[in-house]
Amino acid sequence: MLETQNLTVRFGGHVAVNAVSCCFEPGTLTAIVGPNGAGKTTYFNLISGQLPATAGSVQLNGRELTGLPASARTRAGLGRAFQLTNLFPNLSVLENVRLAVQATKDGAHRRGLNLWSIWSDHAQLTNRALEILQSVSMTAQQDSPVASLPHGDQRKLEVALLMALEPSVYMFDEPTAGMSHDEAPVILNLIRQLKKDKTKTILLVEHKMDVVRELADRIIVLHNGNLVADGEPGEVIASPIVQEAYLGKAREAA
Ligand SMILES: Nc1ncnc2c1ncn2[C@@H]1O[C@H](COP(=O)(O)OP(=O)(O)OP(=O)(O)O)[C@@H](O)[C@H]1O
Repeated sequence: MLETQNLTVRFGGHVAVNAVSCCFEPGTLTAIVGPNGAGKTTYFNLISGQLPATAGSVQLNGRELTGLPASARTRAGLGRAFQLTNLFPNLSVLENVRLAVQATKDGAHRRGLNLWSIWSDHAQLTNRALEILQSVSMTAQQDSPVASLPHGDQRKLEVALLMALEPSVYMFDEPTAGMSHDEAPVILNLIRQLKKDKTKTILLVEHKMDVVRELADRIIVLHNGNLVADGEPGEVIASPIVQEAYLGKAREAA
């Protein structure tokens, strides 16, 4: 379970995330919604370690992550999508995934250096990489250099690399932002598939309410850095605070 307790960050006098306490269970996709500037991305940055907290804590399965850098949080099981900048453009799709699998297994599966173990490790890494490519429907592109892939497939490959790290928590911040009409459903489909694994915790920051309605098991609402609503999607969307946060904004714009 991922838990934040009184998680807070101040920028000068401005409290961007204000004492947010929340638990996220495996097998649940929680959508984080709220108006622009509500603190959603900042809350993500505090959880993933991109930003140090002014106060409060982040724990994963009882392990204290507060104060750890982002890389250590990734190793602990927090997987933030599209933060990985380690696609190797001149290597093939398969080689990219195999390297990510290897990075994860290194240390854990080292059995000493002999030719047999190098060969069998290589075969195992390849099999695992192929399994991941199959689950993201990219087997046909396994030999293509990454640089030759269309943008949507590169984003899909980034999710595959994230899967190779076997995180217990997946964090998506507006995963379809900047994607074309054709590309967006592909990524949403991958998230739908990840949801089937009930051992995974998924957090999704998303503005598009149709996507939230379809994917979320639970919604939390941030407003001016405060957690103002938390519950089952239908209930939260109908709540006066959400209606005000969204519709109030629409009224202001009008
Ligand atoms: N590094 C920073 N320094 C100063 N202020 C910041 C910093 N990062 C975020 N903020 C402020 O914190 C507030 C929350 O921003 P944040 O980007 O988390 O909102 P958001 O809910 O993700 O918005 P959007 O939906 O527009 O992406 C905003 O007022 C923003 O200007």
